[in-house]
This record gives sequence, C-alpha cells and structure tokens, in this order.
Amino acid sequence: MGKMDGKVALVTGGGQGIGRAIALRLSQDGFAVAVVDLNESTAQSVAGEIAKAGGHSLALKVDVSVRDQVFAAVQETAEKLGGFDVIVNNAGIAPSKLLDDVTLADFDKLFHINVTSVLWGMQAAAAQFRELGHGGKIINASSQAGHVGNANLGIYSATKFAVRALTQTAAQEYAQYGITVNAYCPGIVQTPMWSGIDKEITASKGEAIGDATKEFGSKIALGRLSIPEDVSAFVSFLAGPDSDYMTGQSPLIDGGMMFL
Ligand SMILES: NC(=O)c1ccc[n+]([C@@H]2O[C@H](COP(=O)([O-])OP(=O)(O)OC[C@H]3O[C@@H](n4cnc5c(N)ncnc54)[C@H](O)[C@@H]3O)[C@@H](O)[C@H]2O)c1
Ligand SMILES: CC(=O)[C@H](C)O
Repeated sequence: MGKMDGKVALVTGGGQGIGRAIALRLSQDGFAVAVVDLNESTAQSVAGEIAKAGGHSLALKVDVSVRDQVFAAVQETAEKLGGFDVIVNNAGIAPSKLLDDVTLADFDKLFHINVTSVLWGMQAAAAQFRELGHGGKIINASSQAGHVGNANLGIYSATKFAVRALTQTAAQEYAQYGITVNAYCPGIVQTPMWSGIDKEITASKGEAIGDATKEFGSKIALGRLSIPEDVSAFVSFLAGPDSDYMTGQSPLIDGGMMFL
C-alpha cells in the first residue's frame, strides 16, 4: 500500500528526465499520476511504465505555455483519475545563449515555457483544489540557476529566479486555502537537458564535450552530478504529508548542490 493511495498528482514534462523520475516515484508513493508532456509518445511511455508496475496513470499531450491546455489537462485529470491533490510544474527548456545574442523571440519563448506555464499550472491547480473543496500542493521547478546567474544561461537563469518569486508569492496568497507552494532547485542533473547544455556550451567555447560538466561538477561538495532520482526523492517529500508545514521556504542544502 502506498502512503498516498487515493491521491492524484499531475506532473508536467513527465516524459523524460526529472519529470519521468518524479512521475514514477509519486506512483510508487501511491498517487495516481497524470503524465503531461508536449511529447505525446514519451508521455504515453511513462504512463505505460506506471500501469505495468500496477499503478494508475493517464498520458496527456499538452503545451504548458498555453493556458487553456493546462486548465483542460487539470480538469481531465480530476475527471479521469478521480481527484486532484498535487501538481508538479516541472516542464522547461534550457537553451544556452550569450546575452548579447538573445532575440525577443528567444526571450518570449523561454519565459512562456519556463515561467507563464508555472503561473497557469498554479492557477489551474488552485481552482481545482477549491472546486473539490480541499487544499493541495503546488511544486515548481526552479534550479541552482535560480539562485546564481549562470554565464551562457542568462535568460534561463532569469526564468528560474522568476519561478522562485512566483512560488514565494503564491505560498502567501494560497495558504488561506490550505494550499502549500514550494520549489525544488537542483544543481546539475544528468538528463537530456543537461547533455544538450553541455554540448552547446562546450561547442561555443571550442572545448571538448564534457568540459562544462567538469566545470560545474567541480563545485559540487559530493563530487558527483545529481541523477533524476535525487530530485524525485525530494519532490516525494514535498508531495507527501511531512511537508504540510513547508511553504515558500528556500533553505539551502549544499552537497549535491540541491537547494530547497
Ligand atoms: N537537468 C538539470 O541539470 C536541471 C537542473 C535544475 C533544474 N532543472 C529543471 O528541471 C526541469 C526538468 O528538467 P530535465 O533536465 O528533466 O529536462 P528535459 O529536457 O530532460 O525534460 C523536459 C521535459 O519537458 C517537456 N517540455 C518541454 N517544453 C514543454 C512544453 N511547452 N509543454 C509540455 N512539456 C514540455 C519535454 O518534452 C521533456 O519531456 C526543468 O524545469 C529544468 O529547468 C533541470
Ligand atoms: C544548469 C542548471 O542548473 C540546470 C539546467 O538548471
């Protein structure tokens, strides 16, 4: 019996990387999980992994930058999985570009996918919790790059700083409804996103692939990069009953460069 049996969670960007690990872990915790992703195929694959392991799941193709699609996904999840208790606004992109080279189109796309998607997810989840007559948990993906501006990732860093602002503000505004709002801020996690960054940064510097990983990794006390399961273990805590007291906190845990 999972500790969260009967509860329902929605994970955006659940088709790969950190989102996939979160979806699988919340299912192991007992949640029924809606796996939401722009990539329908990977969303269905992760939902299939959950079902094969005996869990309840739903795969939804959603562009999280489109408000109506996010609201529709939350509604469909509540209807098909029988409730709604947790949303994890995890989806994001991380293109590497020097500030000098950033265009308005780059800026708008990145803020729509990494920031407004979090706002739409929080609005949709809070509305659903209130419609169902109970509180709930909102969990947002920030980053170490939301605490320290990263060269070559300046606009990305700006989006992750913005997610922390939205998280801490929502925590204050939603507390009256019994809704907690927290963010996770991983360091460097071995996912397709990080592989892409490593390639782009090292190529732009004319260095060998992997040099960016060595550069970032050298600052990690534990001497290793994170894996998606490091993050999903923390999100499992945030989604569970032990974090009912936490909202908008941002204590720092050094070591794996995991910030809360
Ligand atoms: N990998 C890292 O080092 C790292 C570190 C800190 C924070 N993060 C953050 O964690 C989250 C997950 O990162 P990851 O490394 O797993 O990334 P990833 O690129 O491996 O996976 C991201 C997923 O989001 C989906 N996605 C992208 N745009 C979308 C959209 N518009 N609508 C719906 N889905 C969309 C992709 O299809 C993909 O499945 C991101 O918010 C990222 O910024 C990552
Ligand atoms: C570089 C980093 O921290 C990730 C991509 O958020």
